[in-house]
Amino acid sequence: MKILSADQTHAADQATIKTDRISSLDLMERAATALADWLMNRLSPSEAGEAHVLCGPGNNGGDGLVLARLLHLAGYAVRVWLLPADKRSADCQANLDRLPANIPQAEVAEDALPTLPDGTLVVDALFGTGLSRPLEGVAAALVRHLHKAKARVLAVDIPSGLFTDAPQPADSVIVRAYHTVSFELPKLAFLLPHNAEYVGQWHLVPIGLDAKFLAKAKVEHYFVDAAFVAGKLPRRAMFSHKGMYGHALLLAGSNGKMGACVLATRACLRSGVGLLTVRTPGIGYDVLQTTAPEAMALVDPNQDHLTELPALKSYDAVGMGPGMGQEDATRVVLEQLLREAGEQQLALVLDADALNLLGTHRELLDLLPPDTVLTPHPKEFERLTEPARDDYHRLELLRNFCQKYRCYCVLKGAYTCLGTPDGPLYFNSTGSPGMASGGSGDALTGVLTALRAQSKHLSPLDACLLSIYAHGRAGTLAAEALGEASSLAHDLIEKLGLAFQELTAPEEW
Ligand SMILES: NC(=O)C1=CN([C@@H]2O[C@H](COP(=O)(O)OP(=O)(O)OC[C@H]3O[C@@H](n4cnc5c(N)ncnc54)[C@H](OP(=O)(O)O)[C@@H]3O)[C@@H](O)[C@H]2O)[C@@H](O)CC1
Ligand SMILES: Nc1ncnc2c1ncn2[C@@H]1O[C@H](COP(=O)(O)OP(=O)(O)O)[C@@H](O)[C@H]1O
Ligand SMILES: [K+]
Repeated sequence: MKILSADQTHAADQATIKTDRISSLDLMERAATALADWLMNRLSPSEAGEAHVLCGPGNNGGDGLVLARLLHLAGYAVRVWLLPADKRSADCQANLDRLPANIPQAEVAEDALPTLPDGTLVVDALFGTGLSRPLEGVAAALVRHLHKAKARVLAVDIPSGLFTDAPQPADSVIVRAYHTVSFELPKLAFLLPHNAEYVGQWHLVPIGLDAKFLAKAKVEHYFVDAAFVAGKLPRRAMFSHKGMYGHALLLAGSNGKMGACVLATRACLRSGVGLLTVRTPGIGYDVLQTTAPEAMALVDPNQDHLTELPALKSYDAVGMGPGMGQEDATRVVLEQLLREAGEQQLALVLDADALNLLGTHRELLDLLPPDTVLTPHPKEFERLTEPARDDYHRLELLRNFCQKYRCYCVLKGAYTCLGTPDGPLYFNSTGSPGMASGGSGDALTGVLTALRAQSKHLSPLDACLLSIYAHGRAGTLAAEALGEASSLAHDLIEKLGLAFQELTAPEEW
């Protein structure tokens, strides 16, 4: 799904109002009804206790006022706190006028802040996408007061004080929500590591935004959810043979790090590649033949690390890096690979030590063949570029890097972000904290190499999107089966099959 900017969100609201021939007040009622349904499905009136709804002067406050009315009508105890305002938006004022008289309401002031016993349900409807500057004055005092309380905070649309899609001063006062319920589409701010403490768990409720407007909207950011990738993986034909699914080469492993090589190998095999050859140092031969008999082992003359690039003509894609080490001889192999892959238009996937070598020998970046896939975690990315000032700066560095080198760059983490040569950024929706343990990234290299080898069936962009989505989904399935702390990269690999099944095109007839 698309991620709209704050301005586009407003335009989507306007388009919906026009297409559905409703008033903005009706749309507010629709949005707040969806929010109320979400809340009522989660908490009964007795579980909720008295809900304190904090309302600002704009339409976010208007949503809060509608919610207060709907909760009250459904038998929930509600109390409204208003931010003092010279002027409210028309729809906010209309809903203030409609607020049932028996809902207690009061204006907050710095010396008149709500009393919030532990566990109080607080609805934050102070500011939404119309926030134009950091909070100050009474609003900031109220939010600081909220920080001290042990309240259950639900943010409407976005935690108040958080900018939708732009960096903000480090000392900004921002609501720390447990849940954020947003309308229809996610906001860029939700996907950035530093905002996790404000956004908490976020949820989307549908409000029937104009589908034609959304289809036409030009965006820079996408959220890769199930619907985005569903059916993108082609089915195999009945008379398939291994030659139709690509021959991949993995260059991986060194003395003491053969595990990374084995994990990448097994993940590659589980991701539909027709044939796989693995180049490892001599030390890796036995372990590879034992743990991955489906792969062919092609050993380097050196026992401990890679020193020679094999002939590349039989391969469709090459993955390099997991557990490889950064010996000088290995750096020469990388350089030779970049040159030859460029000439032969081979698909490349570079990870781990291949990235670290690029970071210490940046002149090699100019040799990257177009459409190369790099898979850095933030530290590796920093080595390739520069330290980022903040999450938004990191996205800017990612976009510039991919456009400069015409490459795909998978910036790994929760909500892994794929940068593309044409500019748009794609945030992955799958994955689990259970994947935060050694080896998960090696598995991703295997998956990507397998899908890039199947270039007869998949574009580079689709290969990347399917790989990161399936890899994250497999991680989630493994964590569901074994628990987040105990699931290993090895378990993720065993779940890749189920993840790919979910992505396979339906049978046609
Ligand atoms: N039909 C629709 O549009 C729908 C919209 N929906 C809802 O609307 C929300 C967006 O509403 P909104 O645009 O009215 O903005 P909102 O965030 O409530 O506040 C803006 C007001 O606050 C003020 N202000 C800003 N920053 C400030 C600060 N730091 N400190 C103090 N004041 C500050 C600002 O003043 P100004 O910047 O002009 O000085 C203005 O008066 C959206 O998040 C969703 O919840 C849903 O109902 C679906 C239908
Ligand atoms: N909290 C998380 N949520 C989702 N995915 C995660 C999380 N932590 C790690 N991952 C995923 O696990 C992988 C870890 O890769 P990396 O840091 O290279 O580790 P490794 O040392 O296993 O190679 C990445 O694909 C990353 O997106
Ligand atoms: K809010």
